[in-house]
Amino acid sequence: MPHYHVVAAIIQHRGKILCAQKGAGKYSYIDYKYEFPGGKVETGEPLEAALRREVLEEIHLNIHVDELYHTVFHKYPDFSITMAAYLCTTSDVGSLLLEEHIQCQWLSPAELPQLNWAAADLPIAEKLAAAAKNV
Ligand SMILES: Nc1nc2c([nH]c(=O)n2[C@H]2C[C@H](O)[C@@H](COP(=O)(O)OP(=O)(O)OP(=O)(O)O)O2)c(=O)[nH]1
Repeated sequence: MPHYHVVAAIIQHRGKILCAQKGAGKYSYIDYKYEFPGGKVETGEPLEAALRREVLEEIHLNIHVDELYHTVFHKYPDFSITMAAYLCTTSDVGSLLLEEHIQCQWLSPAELPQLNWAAADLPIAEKLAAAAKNV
């Protein structure tokens, strides 16, 4: 079973987080699920550079990668991933353009668990919501 290293961007702007919905693809169990923008790391590529590259390619947004928030290992039926999710910021949300996702939403951390997340993302969405309750 293939294993992929994936990076994901938790993009924060004015107290909200960008949540992006996937379209239909190869695997029904992640089709139409919400995820954080990002993607597979190329061989030898630094993780933060991979993340900036993927986010620019996918949604045309320049981000600043702040810090690693959470790393998850998840086994889907056909492949597994190790996904590193980073807290990120941006200043130019006005230029956002979706190349691969069918829609996106800016939600407060407390609202995140309401979405239908890819299974690997659920612990991250729940951690962000729990942290928001404690501030
Ligand atoms: N970018 C991103 N991918 C995620 C998240 N959660 C999650 O399970 N994944 C999965 C979906 C993909 O199988 C993989 C990311 O790789 P990718 O974005 O390059 O995947 P893809 O299928 O669109 O690309 P490809 O294989 O067609 O080249 O990780 C997430 O929050 N962000």
